[in-house]
Amino acid sequence: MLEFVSTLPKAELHVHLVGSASIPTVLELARTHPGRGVPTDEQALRDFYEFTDFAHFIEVYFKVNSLVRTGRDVLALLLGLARDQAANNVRYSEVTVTPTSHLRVGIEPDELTEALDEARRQAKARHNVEFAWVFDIDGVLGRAGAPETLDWVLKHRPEATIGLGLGGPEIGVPREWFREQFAVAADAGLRCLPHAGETTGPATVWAAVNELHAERIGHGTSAAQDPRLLNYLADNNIALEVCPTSNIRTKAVGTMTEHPLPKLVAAGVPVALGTDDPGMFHTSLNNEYLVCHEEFGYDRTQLAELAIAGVRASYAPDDVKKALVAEISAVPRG
Ligand SMILES: O=c1[nH]cnc2c1ncn2[C@@H]1O[C@H](CO)[C@@H](O)[C@H]1O
Repeated sequence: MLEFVSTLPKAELHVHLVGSASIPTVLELARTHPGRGVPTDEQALRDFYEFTDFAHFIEVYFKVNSLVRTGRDVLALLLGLARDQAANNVRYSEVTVTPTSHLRVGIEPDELTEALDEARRQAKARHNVEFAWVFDIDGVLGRAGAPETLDWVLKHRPEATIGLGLGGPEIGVPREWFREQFAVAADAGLRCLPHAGETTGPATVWAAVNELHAERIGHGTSAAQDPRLLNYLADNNIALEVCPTSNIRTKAVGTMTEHPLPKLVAAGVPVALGTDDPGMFHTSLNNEYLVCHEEFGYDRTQLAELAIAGVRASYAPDDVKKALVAEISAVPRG
């Protein structure tokens, strides 16, 4: 099955830049910048990545982010991601980058743009991975980070900028706080791609849809609790970016047996499988497909359908989508 899964070309739509960094990459950064609270020893780093809950995960994420100090660090992370994605036969990837996290560490606004542009060129040339960008407002900053994020995105707008996201905690950070930024972004031709319903109930997904006009949703797993919402997402072709291993590791979902992915798919909701933070959750996109086979009993046809759904839910150029769907459909399922 791993061989079959590896053969499927894929799009990945939910992966955060800092959380994608592999263990060796983070160890190297931690040794270069000691004293920032990130272990420099492999076993200690693995232990550091055992999360007690979602809030703990966000604290750890913040510390690892503090190691990313220059445009060169951003470039190195992205090339590491491209290499890892190529190893999973990921051809197209919408990477979530949090501008405020990098700017506040002291990376210059232009330096960030240049690093992203360069990474995009090199990822394509060296690994045949096509990067596009989602820039997320960081919920940790409350309302304060939103204008700064939008301002950077609109002024710099690197090539292949797809949309505006909203990440971090949901509790105490209502989606409707960001109505204005998402409206301005939509006017500027950006897609609305917030997280919702990862750590809170279906009401947050409704808020993302009704207040922000979300076109695709990060996680959205709690939608499974609301049949009317499931119908709404299916009828309006609003995809959910679902990351099963992440949900277990942050304890957003108790066990894989309880994971709502099969229910979402069965309700006709478009589901795009993602890794979220593969370096921190010890996963890969191939592994997420294997989870669907091993835990949810998906067969080859269902896995290929998931890969196609991921491509369809993307904002890749039409010719790229068409070629990927054709290639996935041609993989023998015997
Ligand atoms: O699963 C996730 N849910 C929400 N935010 C996440 C997740 N993984 C990484 N981040 C990142 O955490 C940052 C700090 O708040 C956010 O900006 C977001 O990009």
